[in-house]
Parts: sequence; structure tokens; C-alpha cells
Amino acid sequence: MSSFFERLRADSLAVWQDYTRHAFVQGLADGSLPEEAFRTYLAQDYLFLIQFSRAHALAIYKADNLADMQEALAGLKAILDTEMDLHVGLCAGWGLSKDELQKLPEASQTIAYTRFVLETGMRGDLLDLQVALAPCVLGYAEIGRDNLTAQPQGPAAKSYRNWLDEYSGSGYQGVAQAFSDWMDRTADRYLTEARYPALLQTFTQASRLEADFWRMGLDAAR
Ligand SMILES: Cc1ncc(CN)c(N)n1
Repeated sequence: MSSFFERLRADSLAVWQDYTRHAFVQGLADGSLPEEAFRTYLAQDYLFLIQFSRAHALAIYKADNLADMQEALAGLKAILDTEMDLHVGLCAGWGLSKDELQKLPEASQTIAYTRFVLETGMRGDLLDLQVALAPCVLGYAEIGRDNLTAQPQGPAAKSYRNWLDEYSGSGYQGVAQAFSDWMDRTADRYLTEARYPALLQTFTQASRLEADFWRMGLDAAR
């Protein structure tokens, strides 16, 4: 039986692929992405992950049982304890410290995406919030798998391979699988066909905002 995520993905396929097969991703995989684009993206992604941690914390608040609270906490810890280390490590290599990163101004695309997710979660229930989070958690897992064997070339090849290793690795893949299974369990409890169009709209909008985030990185190198 297919997952709820697979249904959302299939019903928004063109937008989904604009995100997961974006020119930024292709450039990262072959190494042609200008390093300036990657640096801008990664610094903004650090700020993005701070807001996404808050969204996972909101999922703890929205949960009505301990098991869901623990799932949300595991997602939160995966960001704060693991994923952000990648950003801190790569940025340190460019002479940008954690404190400096935190003080950077948020780009409009960072604000638009993160506040959309937080607002969707605040106004809705746990399922609304999970659907808004899904393109983030599950899209990068797909990108990692799609580019498992990519061999970026050029001056930034090592950083790009580092990034791909993070998202194709068993740690992140496990986080993504756990998230998808968790969303399935929530959908079993809360999903009705009457709700589906609004949930699909949330998923599609978040996927569009992901593509805008890549574009922000590319535009910085023009
Ligand atoms: C914008 C964005 N989307 C998704 C991820 C993967 N958690 C991320 N780090 N940044």
C-alpha cells in the first residue's frame, strides 16, 4: 500500500519535480553550481533550520498523545543535533562562525517559506503541520537518493559531495522514513476526503517555496 506522502507527491508531480530536479540540484550534483550560490543557500538554510526547529516544537504542542510528542521531538533533535552540524562545519571552512551565521538577516524566501509552515501549523492540526513539513523532510531524502552516486567536479566538489552524503546517508534517510510513517499514522486518524484538496494545496505550496529557495541561491551568483 502506498503512503500518504506518495499520494501527495503523485498529485503535485510537476511542482514536486521542479523542486527536486531544480537547476540548483543538478549543478550541485555535477559540480557546475557556482560556489557563491551554494554559500548563500547554506547560510540561509541555517536560518531556515532554526525556524523549522520551531515548527517541530509546534508539532509537540499540537500532538494529543505522548507517542506523537516523541516523534516530533525526534525530528527536532535530528535538526538541532545533527543536520545543523553540516552547515556549521561547512561555513566554518569559509571563516563564517556559528554566531555570525545566527546574526545574518533572513532572505525574503527564507521568511516566506518558514512563516508559511509555522502559520499553517498554528491555524491547523497536526496533520496540516506535517503536510507543510513534508516537502522539506522528504524532498531532501529523495534528492539524496537520486544523487547517491553523483561525482561533482570542480573547486567546490568536496563541499557538494559532503552535502549529498548528509542527505543520502542512512541517518537522514531513517529520519525521513520515520517522518513518512508518522504522517501515515496521523492520516489514518485525521484524513477525510473532504480535507484532501486543502492538504494537497499546502503540500504543493510548500514544494513551490522549496524551488524558490533554490532560486534564491542561484540569484546570488548572477
Ligand atoms: C530549504 C530546506 N528544505 C529542506 C531541508 C532538509 N531538511 C533543508 N535543510 N532546507
